[in-house]
Amino acid sequence: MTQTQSDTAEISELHDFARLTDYSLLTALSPDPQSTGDGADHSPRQVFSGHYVPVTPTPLNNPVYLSHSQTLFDELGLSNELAHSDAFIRLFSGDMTRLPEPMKRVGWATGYALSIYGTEYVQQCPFQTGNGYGDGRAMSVVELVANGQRWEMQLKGGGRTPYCRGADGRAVLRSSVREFLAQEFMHALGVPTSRSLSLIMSTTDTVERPWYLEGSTSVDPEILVSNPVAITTRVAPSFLRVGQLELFGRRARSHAHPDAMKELEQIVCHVIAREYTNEIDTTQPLATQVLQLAEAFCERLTSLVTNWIRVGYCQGNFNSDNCAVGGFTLDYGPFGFCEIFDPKFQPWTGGGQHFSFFNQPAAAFKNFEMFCRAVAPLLSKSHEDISVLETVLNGFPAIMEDKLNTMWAAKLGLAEYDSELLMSLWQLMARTPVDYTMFFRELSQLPDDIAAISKSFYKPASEALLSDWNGWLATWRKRALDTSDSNSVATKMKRVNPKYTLREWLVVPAYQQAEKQDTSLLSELQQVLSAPYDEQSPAMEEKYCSLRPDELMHAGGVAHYSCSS
Ligand SMILES: Nc1ncnc2c1ncn2[C@@H]1O[C@H](COP(=O)(O)OP(=O)(O)OP(=O)(O)O)[C@@H](O)[C@H]1O
Ligand SMILES: [Mg+2]
Repeated sequence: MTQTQSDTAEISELHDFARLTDYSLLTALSPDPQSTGDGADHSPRQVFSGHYVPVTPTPLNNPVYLSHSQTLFDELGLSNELAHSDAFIRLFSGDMTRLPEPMKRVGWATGYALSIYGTEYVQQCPFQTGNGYGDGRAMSVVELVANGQRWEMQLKGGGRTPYCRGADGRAVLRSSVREFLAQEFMHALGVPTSRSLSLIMSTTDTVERPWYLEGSTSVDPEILVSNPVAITTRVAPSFLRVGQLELFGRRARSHAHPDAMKELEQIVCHVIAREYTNEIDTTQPLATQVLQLAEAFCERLTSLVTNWIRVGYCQGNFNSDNCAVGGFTLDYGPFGFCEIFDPKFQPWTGGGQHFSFFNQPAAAFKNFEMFCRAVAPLLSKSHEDISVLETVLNGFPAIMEDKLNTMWAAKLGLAEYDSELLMSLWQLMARTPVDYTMFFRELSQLPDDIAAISKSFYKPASEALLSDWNGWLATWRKRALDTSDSNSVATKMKRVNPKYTLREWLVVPAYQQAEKQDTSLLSELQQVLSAPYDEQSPAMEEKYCSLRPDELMHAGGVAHYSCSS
C-alpha cells in the first residue's frame, strides 16, 4: 500500500472516532509554553507552567490485539470489528502518525504533585522541585463525546514523557492485564472507575521488572524478570487527580510564576466542566463554585471508599496522585481484592499500613484535606469562604462514617445499622480466617446453620467457635428478619454482596497464557467478572468462586507483590 492508500484506510476505519472527537474542553487549558508542540518530548525535564505537555507515544513494535471491552464499545456505539482493525491497533499501540482529521497526531501528558497520607512531597521528582513529576508513562491520545458522555482515552505504558524520571515509560503485560480486567470488573460491581478500552501487547519488546522466583514466599522480589510490554487504554471523563490540583495550588501559594493563580483557576474550572457540570452552577462566582465542588467531591469520595470496602477492594497506594478528583477508582497497580478477611489487608509491599483495607477512609480524608488546601488560594479574599471550606473538610469523617454504617447495614441485610452485631461479627472473623466475598454471599442465603457458611472458612473451626458462630447467626437472623421476609432480605443482600471477585491466583494464569497470545483464560475471566452478582453456571462457580489454595497462601506475586508496574 502506498502512503496515501494507507491513510485512506486509516480514515475509513477510524471514521467513528473522528466523527466523535471533541477537543473543545482541552482548548480552555494552556500547553507548556516551553514545548515545541511536535510531541517529541521524551526525556526528563522540568515543566514550569502550563496544564499539559504535548507528547507523542512511542509505538510498540509488532503489536498484537489481545482484548477489548465489549461493554464499553457498546456504550460508545463502536462496532466490535473496529477493535481488530489495523488502524485501531496502530493507534492504541501508540502510533498516532496517520490519524485522520480532526484527530490530533500528538497526545498529551500532565504534571501533578504528590502528597502521601497528607504530607506534601517533591523528593520523588528528579529535580527535587516537583516540576518533573506527573504522567511518566501515561498519555492521552483522543477525546470524544459519545451519547452525551465525554471520554478521554489514555494509553498506560505508552512510552516516556518529560515526567518519566528516567524510567522506561512502559507497562508490562502482567500489570496491564490486571488493570484491564479490574477496571471493567469494578464497573460491573457498580463502583465508579476508569474503564478499559483495549489491551495490546508487543510480540517483541520486553522490559525487566523485579519479580519472584517460582513458588517463592519471599516478601521482596529475588530476580529481574523480562516481561513483554503492553499498552492498556483506559478511558474516563477526565484523569484529573487531587495531585494535579495540588501542583497548581502549590504554585499559586508560592507565586511560582505570574500566571500561577490563573492556571489554578483554569484547572478548577476544567474539573467542574469535565466532572461536575450537573452539580455546580457555573453562573455563580468562582468562590461559590469552589465550595460547591468541595461538597460534591466529598460526597463522591466518601461514597467511593464505602463501595471499596463493600466489595473488598484495597487501593494499596492511595496517594493524592492516585486519587481522581472525579471521585472514581484510578490506578490499578498496587491494588488487590481481599480474599481472607483482614482489616489490615495490603497486597502491595511498598504501600504501608496507612493504605490498608480498613484504613482507606482515613487515607481518603487525607487526600480530601490536600484537595481543600489546593483550592483554598481561590478563596483567600474572603474569611467567610475559608470557614465554609473548613466546615466541609471537618464534616468529611462524619459523612464517611454515616455511609459506612449504612453500607454495613445493607451488607448484613438490616434495616438499620447495628454496631454491636457488626463488632461481634468482626471478632468472629478475626478468630476464623474467612473469605470476605464468599462469606457475605453465603450469608445472603439466610442460612440457619453456620455449616452452610463454613465453606467460606479457610480453616475448620473448633466446636466452641462454631457454637459462637451459631449464636451470632441466630441473633443476626432475628434482626434481619425483624421487618422483612426472607426473600426480600436475600434479594437485597445479593445486590450488595457479589458472588465473584477478582482473585489474583486466577489472574496469574490468564496473564501467563496471554503472553503466548492465548487469551482464552483472559476472555473467560472477562466474562465471569462482567456479572459478579449473578449466579453463573456450576462450572464457572466451581472454578472462580473458590478459596485460594493453600500452596498459594503466601506466594510472592499472588498474596503480595512489590512491583505494580
Ligand atoms: N515505567 C515507568 N516509566 C515512567 N514513569 C513511570 C513508570 N512507572 C511509573 N511511573 C510514574 O511514576 C509515578 C508513580 O507511579 P504509580 O505506580 O503511582 O503510577 P502508574 O501506575 O504508572 O500510573 P497511574 O497513576 O497513571 O495509573 C507516576 O507518575 C507514573 O507515571
Ligand atoms: Mg499512579
